[in-house]
Amino acid sequence: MSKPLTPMMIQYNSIKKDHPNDLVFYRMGDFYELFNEDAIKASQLLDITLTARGKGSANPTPMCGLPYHAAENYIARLVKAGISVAICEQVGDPATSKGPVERKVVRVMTPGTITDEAFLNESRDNLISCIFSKNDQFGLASMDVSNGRFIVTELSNTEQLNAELERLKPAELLICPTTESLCEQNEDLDFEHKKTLDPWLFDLDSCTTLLTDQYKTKDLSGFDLSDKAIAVSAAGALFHYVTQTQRGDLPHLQAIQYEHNDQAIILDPATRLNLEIDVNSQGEDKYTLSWLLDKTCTAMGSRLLKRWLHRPLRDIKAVQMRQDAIGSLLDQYQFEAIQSTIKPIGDIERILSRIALGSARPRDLSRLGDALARLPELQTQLSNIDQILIKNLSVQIQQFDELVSLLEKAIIENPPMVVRDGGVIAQGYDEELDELRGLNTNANDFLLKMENEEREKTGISTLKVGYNRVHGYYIEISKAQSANAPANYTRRQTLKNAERFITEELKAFEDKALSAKSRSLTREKMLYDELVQICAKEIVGLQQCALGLATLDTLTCFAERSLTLGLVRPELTSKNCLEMKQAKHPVIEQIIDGAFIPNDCLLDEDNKMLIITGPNMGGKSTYMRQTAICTLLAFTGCYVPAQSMKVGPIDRIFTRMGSSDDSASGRSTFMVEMTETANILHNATQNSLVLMDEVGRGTSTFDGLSLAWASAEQLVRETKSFTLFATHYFEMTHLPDQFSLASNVHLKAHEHDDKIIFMHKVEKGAASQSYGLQVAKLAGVPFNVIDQAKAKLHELEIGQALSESNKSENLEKEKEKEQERPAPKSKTKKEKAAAEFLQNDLFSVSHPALDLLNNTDADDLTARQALDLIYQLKNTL
Ligand SMILES: Nc1ncnc2c1ncn2[C@@H]1O[C@H](COP(=O)(O)OP(=O)(O)OP(=O)(O)O)[C@@H](O)[C@H]1O
Repeated sequence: MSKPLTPMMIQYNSIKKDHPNDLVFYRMGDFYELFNEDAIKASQLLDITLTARGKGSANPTPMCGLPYHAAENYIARLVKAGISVAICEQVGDPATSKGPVERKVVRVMTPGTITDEAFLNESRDNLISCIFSKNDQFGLASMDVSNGRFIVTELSNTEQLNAELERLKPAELLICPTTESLCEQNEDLDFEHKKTLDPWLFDLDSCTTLLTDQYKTKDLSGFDLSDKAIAVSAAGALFHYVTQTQRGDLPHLQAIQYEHNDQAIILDPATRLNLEIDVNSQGEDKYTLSWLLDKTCTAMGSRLLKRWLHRPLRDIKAVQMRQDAIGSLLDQYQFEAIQSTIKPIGDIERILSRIALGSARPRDLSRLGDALARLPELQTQLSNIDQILIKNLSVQIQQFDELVSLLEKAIIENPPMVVRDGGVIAQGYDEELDELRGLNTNANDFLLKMENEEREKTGISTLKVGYNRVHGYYIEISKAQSANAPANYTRRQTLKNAERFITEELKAFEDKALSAKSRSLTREKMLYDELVQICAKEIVGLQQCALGLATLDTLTCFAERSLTLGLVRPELTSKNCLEMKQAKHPVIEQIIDGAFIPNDCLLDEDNKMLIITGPNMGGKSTYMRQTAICTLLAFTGCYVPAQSMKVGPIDRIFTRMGSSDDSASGRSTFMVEMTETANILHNATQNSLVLMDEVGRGTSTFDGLSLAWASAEQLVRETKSFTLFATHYFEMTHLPDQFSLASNVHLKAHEHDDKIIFMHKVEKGAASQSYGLQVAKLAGVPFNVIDQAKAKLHELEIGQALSESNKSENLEKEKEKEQERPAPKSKTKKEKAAAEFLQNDLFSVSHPALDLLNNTDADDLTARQALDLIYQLKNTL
């Protein structure tokens, strides 16, 4: 029979019951202990020794422990691995406790709610998101606990949901049970580290109450949420979860912002990856758009810049305002002085969240003080700039002179990491603290002074003042003179040769001195908490200031980049056009050895599609990507890498590029290609920019070509989106014959001495050759394979020539028939020709064997002739 549980394990189990999904760090003295499954998991993940409680018993309890002062490191590793940790501290007094000391979970550290500096990547937002789904609609709420940003939106399908999640990349995702069942049925919904919350947390009424209580409003109409029930449920559940993990208020959550889907240019997940906004195809930061552009001076600026890149705006006025600000900052290089003032300000945004949550460290306060002390200088610099956005930012940033002088006076210059051991509050800030510290450090001086005074008063030359651990402070007088001790001396101890006394004054000193250390620590902690509270009272203004500084940092960064990289201000117009002259791919330009060749891209109402041909390595993908990148940059307010650019309203950027299979969700390369193509064909509008690179290549030639043709036709005929369509199917170059909105361009290349020279220049018309073998040779494919390929190519070309002649005959016949038939009204002449082309060229399979059979009358054949025919047929293969 197993032994009954100890009271401590009973307490542990009751705490663990409330945290089934978290690792519970259970404080025991100087250690955090973990038990059972938690211990096994932690010992594996953290590589720490697994032991057991009650080793000798029938059922030992697995256990592992780590010292509390080193816990931060371990917690950081667990949280990075997506695991939540519940910190359970001793909150009762061990001296007065009967049974185990009272313990309580004081905080739950989860990947999406941590705010400690050591756990966060400073240049990335750390978000927690929550999805609520109802009737195939999704409410999505996301919060950045480290700066109090709380955004919600409603989405009407899984594509939109995936696109938003790809943009926000939450560190932790909460879902409702309905979403969980959707995930089980739909392989497109595949989220990492998701947690399913109880359904009652999404109840609309309780969610509304939670949020109105937080924001102290009557209802949620002020946040544009009165008719957004799904969004409110997602937001309420998320809010509840975060308050539970923080075990306290969230005073820095000042507003909830509804993001309308049509406020920003929509970028689907594939586009974000293809354009390599902040992650490259290898999953790294290097050689991405933000790698090139992010020269911000503070981490909060760096995070904001990435948010801007991921959310190009559709509001032309807001974008132009940013452009104007960049223009003014460039004027007389004003951005330079501002950048050097902002640089030492640092990441106050995250400091503020720790202040709001009561977890600010002493260095947070001293850094905040130093940062705010720079604002007057910044304000002077801003006052020289007469531009509306900069003026607004100056008001938003304001000055905090009182707080600065308070923090300067209160905190020492280089405070220690934690307030626990004292030494944080500066001398002269608080009289009582100074006295306590004085008592502690100047006890010896006090005793010497007293000794001299008492000797003088009593005339006893052997009088000494001393201290002993058992009896405390005393006045010692030799046996011989002890009879002369004054009346106010009370006997404390008798020794062989001396008597020891205590006086009222010495007793008072003793009480003060002995407790001075702990009292000074307590006083210091109290003063520190008071300071944090004073800062917390200013949180709203301080948060606005931080956001203003981050915005200014991003704008000055864009100004600097414009100057350094030679970027120009794009013109935003209401006309339907996408015109750029001498545009470049800004990242490739930086990393190639030679000069980057700029190219034009001129699309408007009458020119909506470019069919791009040219050799492999010719620069087709680069040309397409640079067009999308310039468009994206233009709508973030950033200047663009071109000689000039004019762009009308754009609602979405779609890309179907590259070939990667998605083994995780079991989709082949072709399946991924077709899913992305389907998404484009369903959602593109005449204001969308669509990039299609080699659509159809993932399947057999004819299937691929037919799909490529039909997709392009749909885009040019129906949706009329701005489309760049790169292809190796030369048949596609006939599309402009049929649709006047389309035209051919090609990437120029020359052949010289059997070698290919890429010009990377975009020219009108279709490419004449594909140069595939030359590129293969360049890539180092063995000579014998190239020779064999050449022979095969020759053979194929002869076959093609034969079928071409056959095709012309068929075409003639078809034309004759066609002339006899009345032409359908809907088709133009061009359309008819193209339809014929498709019929004959794409789908009529021609082969010498078929020709032989066609020319043979089976009824006329003898047995011998039939046998000969079979031999002839075999020879044609
Ligand atoms: N405009 C340009 N100026 C200079 N170099 C360029 C230019 N465009 C492309 N390149 C260089 O050529 C390389 C290949 O370009 P890209 O991948 O765009 O070719 P591609 O035509 O798409 O090839 P493929 O058909 O094989 O995908 C780039 O990595 C870059 O080094």
